[in-house]
Amino acid sequence: MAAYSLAGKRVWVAGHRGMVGSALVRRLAREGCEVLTASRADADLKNQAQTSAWVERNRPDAVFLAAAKVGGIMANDTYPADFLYDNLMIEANIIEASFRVGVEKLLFLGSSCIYPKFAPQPIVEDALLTGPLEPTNEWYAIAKIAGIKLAQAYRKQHGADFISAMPTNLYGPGDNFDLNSSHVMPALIRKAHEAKLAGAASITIWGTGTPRREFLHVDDCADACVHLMKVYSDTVHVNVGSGEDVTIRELAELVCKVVGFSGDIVCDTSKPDGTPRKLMSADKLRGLGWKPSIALEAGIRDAYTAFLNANYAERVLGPAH
Ligand SMILES: NC(=O)c1ccc[n+]([C@@H]2O[C@H](COP(=O)([O-])OP(=O)(O)OC[C@H]3O[C@@H](n4cnc5c(N)ncnc54)[C@H](OP(=O)(O)O)[C@@H]3O)[C@@H](O)[C@H]2O)c1
Ligand SMILES: C[C@@H]1O[C@H](OP(=O)(O)OP(=O)(O)OC[C@H]2O[C@@H](n3cnc4c(=O)[nH]c(N)nc43)[C@H](O)[C@@H]2O)[C@@H](O)[C@H](O)[C@@H]1O
Repeated sequence: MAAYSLAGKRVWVAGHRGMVGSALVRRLAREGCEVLTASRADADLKNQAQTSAWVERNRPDAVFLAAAKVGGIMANDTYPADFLYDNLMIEANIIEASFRVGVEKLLFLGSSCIYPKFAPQPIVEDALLTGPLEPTNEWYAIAKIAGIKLAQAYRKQHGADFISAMPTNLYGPGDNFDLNSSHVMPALIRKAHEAKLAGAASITIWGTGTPRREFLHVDDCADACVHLMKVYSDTVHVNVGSGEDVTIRELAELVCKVVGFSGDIVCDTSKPDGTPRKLMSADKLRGLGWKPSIALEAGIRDAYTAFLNANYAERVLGPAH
């Protein structure tokens, strides 16, 4: 099949204010397309009537579905109803509305938590639905699996060119640094930074520090999604990762090195570890001609700079800047 060109197209980035959505907007500046965005005031994407009215009015040619209810292990475990309901509604509304107006191509973003908790590593795409999920995020995972199945069903029944990408744990500019709801990377950057400023003796990390996680800079993720939009047109979802993982303790050590904090790292084992390991196979995406370009330490350096700039903007310009 011929590659899909975004040039001259009307491209909707759903969730454009988020970490992934804003990286997609930055990346799409190089594609010669018109980027469409909907603010929350334009459409609450959980609301079917508002979503379909906005899509009818704006008629995108292509859609990146990066709007979602997103959070780290604790947020997922604490708000299962929100993570299941919001994500089911958002993805169903956008996929149905996109089909109705004849969107040429849609990319749905899922997550590596769709795979069974004890899937053989590295996890290949075919491992989907072969075993029980990790309990801390099964609600979110079920919603994301439903999103993959929606894209597949619209392709099977209607011939819609809807594809799915499953990114690993992402980090970078635009991340959520709230310690209760964030993922591990922004939490560690903030903890190490604040401990450095306070002259603290240690930082505390959640769990045992032994789980392994794979990390990808969000600009690499956006680049991979644009690549897939252009070259991929098939039923099976595609893993988007770096192909390498580290333990949480190793990650904490690396973050402390980048931030310049030299105290101890203490484990709070009353907090959950989550899945022991979720390294995804990168073979399919490599076979499609894409590989990451931002190494972990350089990526953390970039994320720390973005954190410092965001903090500065917040302090100087106020929260509404
Ligand atoms: N972050 C990760 O580590 C990671 C890893 C793997 C996959 N992903 C996937 O990447 C996608 C984007 O994640 P992210 O990290 O960029 O999340 P994020 O920063 O929280 O961004 C989510 C975006 O969705 C929008 N949104 C949520 N509910 C909405 C609603 N009801 N109506 C309108 N907009 C709504 C948010 O709008 P507001 O800005 O107005 O709140 C925000 O712009 C998700 O599908 C996620 O599963 C993320
Ligand atoms: C990509 C996302 O991954 C999420 O799983 P998951 O990697 O465990 O989510 P994270 O919240 O990034 O946590 C990863 C690991 O880091 C540990 N960790 C250590 N210190 C901290 C901390 O201060 N904050 C946080 N948040 N974690 C910390 C945490 O216990 C877990 O073992 C899923 O819940 C989502 O559904 C999604 O799939």
